[in-house]
Amino acid sequence: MSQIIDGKSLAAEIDAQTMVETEQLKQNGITPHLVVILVGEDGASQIYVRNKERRAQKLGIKSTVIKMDSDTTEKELLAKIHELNQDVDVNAILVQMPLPKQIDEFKVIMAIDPKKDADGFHPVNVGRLFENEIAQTPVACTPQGIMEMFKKYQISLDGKNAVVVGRSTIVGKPMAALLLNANATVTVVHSHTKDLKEITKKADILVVATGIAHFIKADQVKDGAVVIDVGMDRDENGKLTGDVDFEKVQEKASFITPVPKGVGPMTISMLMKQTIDLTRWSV
Ligand SMILES: NC(=O)C1=CN([C@@H]2O[C@H](COP(=O)(O)OP(=O)(O)OC[C@H]3O[C@@H](n4cnc5c(N)ncnc54)[C@H](OP(=O)(O)O)[C@@H]3O)[C@@H](O)[C@H]2O)C=CC1
Ligand SMILES: Nc1nc(=O)c2c([nH]1)NC[C@@H]1CN(c3ccc(C(=O)N[C@@H](CCC(=O)O)C(=O)O)cc3)C=[N+]21
Repeated sequence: MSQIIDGKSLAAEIDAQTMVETEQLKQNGITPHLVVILVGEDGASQIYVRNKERRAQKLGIKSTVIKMDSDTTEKELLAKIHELNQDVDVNAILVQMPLPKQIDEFKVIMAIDPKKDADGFHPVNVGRLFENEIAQTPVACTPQGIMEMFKKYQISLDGKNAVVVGRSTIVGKPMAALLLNANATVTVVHSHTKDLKEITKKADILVVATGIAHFIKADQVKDGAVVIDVGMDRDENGKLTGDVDFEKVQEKASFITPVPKGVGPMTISMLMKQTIDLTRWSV
């Protein structure tokens, strides 16, 4: 049986500190302001937007959501980002991914001022992450939240075999970089990988971000592995579930994250913290 990593409690601990820092900024006349742009409708994005609105309110962080139609043009979105880049009242900008197909995601990421980059997706920030030069640098919130979990549960990464399933800009790639910076031996697998099971079975640390419900089964997991489930999927009954077959895999893992109340709440805590950090770094 494994120990369940309680993302919700850890998120609350981190939020308590963020709240103190938010209060300090406010006493100096600065109200941190995060702007989120949501173009069209994406299931996981809607959960994210709803939960982060709630959290920002709780912490006293000003948060604005700009909803744009699914037929918004790239030009319209870029114009909005330029406007927010110029706005001194805005400290952090986040554009929800994925974007509708008429919009080039990379162009959008490039347009965000790196100093207001709440997600840490701008190439300047990604480059700093890959160079392990992350002082005053925003880093992707989900992988950052996962690193906090390793720290809290005293899970060592040095010399460990870490396997990341998925290679997205949001999760897989920055996760691999953080693990590498922490001296793990990192393998990234994806939809073109051959013999995926042979690779995941060797993982001491397994981070799964595919978007496929229950993609990882118990026979793909090593005894005693640490299993981190990033997925925000729906099961056959429409219920929120992860990329890992939790019931079976928890019998093998040493540590495992649940869905919900695992990685998700941590992503939001890291976003709140990063909004405060970006605000502090800019003054
Ligand atoms: N909890 C949280 O805080 C967050 C949750 N999420 C959730 O995590 C999941 C993944 O998100 P995201 O990374 O953005 O997803 P993407 O769809 O961008 O990426 C999925 C990755 O999985 C890989 N993949 C797909 N099918 C297979 C397969 N059969 N075998 C091996 N690899 C495969 C893809 O490979 P290829 O590159 O070859 O196509 C791709 O690299 C989603 O459920 C999302 O909602 C996302 C962000 C934060
Ligand atoms: N630019 C960008 N950055 C992202 O980080 C990003 C994104 N786009 N697009 C969508 C995905 C998805 N994502 C989630 C984060 C937290 C929860 C979350 O709060 N999950 C709760 C759900 C609880 C519930 O409401 O049922 C939990 O797991 O406990 C969900 C999804 C961030 N993403």
